[in-house]
Amino acid sequence: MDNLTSTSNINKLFPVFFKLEQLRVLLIGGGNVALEKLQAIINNSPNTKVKVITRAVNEDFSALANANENVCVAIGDYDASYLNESDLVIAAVNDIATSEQIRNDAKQAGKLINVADKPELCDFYLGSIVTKGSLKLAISTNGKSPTVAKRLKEVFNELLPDELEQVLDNLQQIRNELKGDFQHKVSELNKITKTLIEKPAPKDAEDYWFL
Ligand SMILES: C[C@@]1(CC(=O)O)C2=NC(=C\c3[nH]c(c(CCC(=O)O)c3CC(=O)O)Cc3[nH]c(c(CC(=O)O)c3CCC(=O)O)/C=C3\N/C(=C\2)[C@@H](CCC(=O)O)[C@]3(C)CC(=O)O)/[C@H]1CCC(=O)O
Ligand SMILES: NC(=O)c1ccc[n+]([C@@H]2O[C@H](COP(=O)([O-])OP(=O)(O)OC[C@H]3O[C@@H](n4cnc5c(N)ncnc54)[C@H](O)[C@@H]3O)[C@@H](O)[C@H]2O)c1
Repeated sequence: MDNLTSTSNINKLFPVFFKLEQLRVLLIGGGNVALEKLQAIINNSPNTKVKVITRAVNEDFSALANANENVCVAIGDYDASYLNESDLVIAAVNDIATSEQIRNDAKQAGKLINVADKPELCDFYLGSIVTKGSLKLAISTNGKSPTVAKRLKEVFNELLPDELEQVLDNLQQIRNELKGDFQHKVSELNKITKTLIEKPAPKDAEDYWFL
């Protein structure tokens, strides 16, 4: 198979949107990387129960954790017993042996794990997230360039208009009010939104969002 037909560049990650507030997260570490992960959790799903086990916390981590009543910090050494009361695990410690130990323990306990910045130890990656009200886009580069994912987030943040929420509200109302069988609803909703894909590629946001 030559390079053009090879599937090696296909992103095989399976995207899901967790109801994280219904799950319990164990976060190991209290440094800069752990801070980024905690920020991502709180920005997206602020009522998530997060248990942190770490030898030490830095100042910013401490401030964010203290400001959130759902975040509970234990100072000390990680051990496998912390996994018992968690559904998802995120490890952000500064040595590979501990990271590998946490990964092995998590697998033994049947938990899904992200080891920050260590793709080979991860069951899932965190994505770069664009949020406009109810709309959320998650971006992955297949682990190739988190920086590009971050830049694309900035592009979409600019491109998507704030009025999008109004569009979604309108569509939700129409959806709730539509009578008839399933097929009828699907065809009505497709009709109403058809111009979204008929327009030429947008030059700026106003070209696209017309509803
Ligand atoms: C999207 C985002 C979400 C988040 O973390 O919340 C995220 N990384 C972000 C930023 C970022 N991370 C790094 C830099 C420095 C510049 C650079 O290296 O590029 C920057 C940029 C910056 O901070 O400006 C360092 C880094 N990251 C990984 C490695 C290891 C490796 O690649 O082997 C190294 C090198 C470590 C070293 O050199 O030691 C690995 C991963 N990082 C991922 C996610 C997963 C793949 C996502 C995908 O499929 O694209 C994956 C595989 C696993 C994971 O960690 O989940 C978040 C953007 C947040 C936003 O939107 O602002
Ligand atoms: N900081 C960055 O910008 C950056 C960038 C790329 C990669 N990384 C990598 O990401 C990892 C974490 O980086 P960081 O900057 O957050 O490191 P850090 O040293 O600031 O934080 C590591 C945290 O892990 C805790 N820890 C270590 N061993 C522990 C144990 N056995 N039990 C409980 N807690 C323990 C420490 O107390 C500390 O809070 C490292 O592997 C680092 O090389 C960091």
